[in-house]
Amino acid sequence: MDVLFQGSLLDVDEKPGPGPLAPVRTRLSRGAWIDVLPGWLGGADALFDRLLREVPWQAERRVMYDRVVDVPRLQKFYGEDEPLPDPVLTEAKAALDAHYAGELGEPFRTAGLCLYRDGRDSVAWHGDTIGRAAAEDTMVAIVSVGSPRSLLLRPRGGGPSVRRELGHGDLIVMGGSCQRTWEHAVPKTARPCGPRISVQFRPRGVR
Ligand SMILES: O=C(O)CCC(=O)C(=O)O
Ligand SMILES: [Fe+2]
Repeated sequence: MDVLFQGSLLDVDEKPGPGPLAPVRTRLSRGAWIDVLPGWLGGADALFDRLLREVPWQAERRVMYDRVVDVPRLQKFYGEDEPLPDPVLTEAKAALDAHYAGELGEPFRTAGLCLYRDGRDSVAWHGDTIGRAAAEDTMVAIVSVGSPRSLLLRPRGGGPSVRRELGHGDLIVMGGSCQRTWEHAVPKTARPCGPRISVQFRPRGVR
């Protein structure tokens, strides 16, 4: 696979795995919010390298109008009963469950992984509304490793967007009504950028 990633030299001295979980919450409109914690995962560059090599990345094609097009990123979905591909992700999920279970009322169950090979890979504006999130409040927790990319959020129906740069072990949690009243996207970028892997933890029945 033709992807290059220049990691941080500081990373080798870091304790691998999640640090203390004290994210900062930003309330958006209509009951949506995001929690953000930069650099939550120590050893993020090493995790990126392992995931790049070990995850069986899949290219998908989708029907769009009357054409079949390549999905502009590689993906791998881990269902409830599938072991996660790396122990650091298992630790991250356990830490997220410990922190959010009270508020969420249930654990995170699945992990969707996306690999953005370069600035041409992207995800278009959408909410994760296949399933319960179309009607209920929920949470989607995203850990990012590799080069930073912008995650944009905007209210459905229009309004100013919110931008967060995510990479290098950063955490963002989209919560409340975020999936149904807001949309999010990782737009293509013309600026040179290396690959990024995003890991999305979701509860049962949310996708
Ligand atoms: O790359 C990301 O962090 C976002 C991915 C995403 O929104 C999705 O897969 O539903
Ligand atoms: Fe999404």
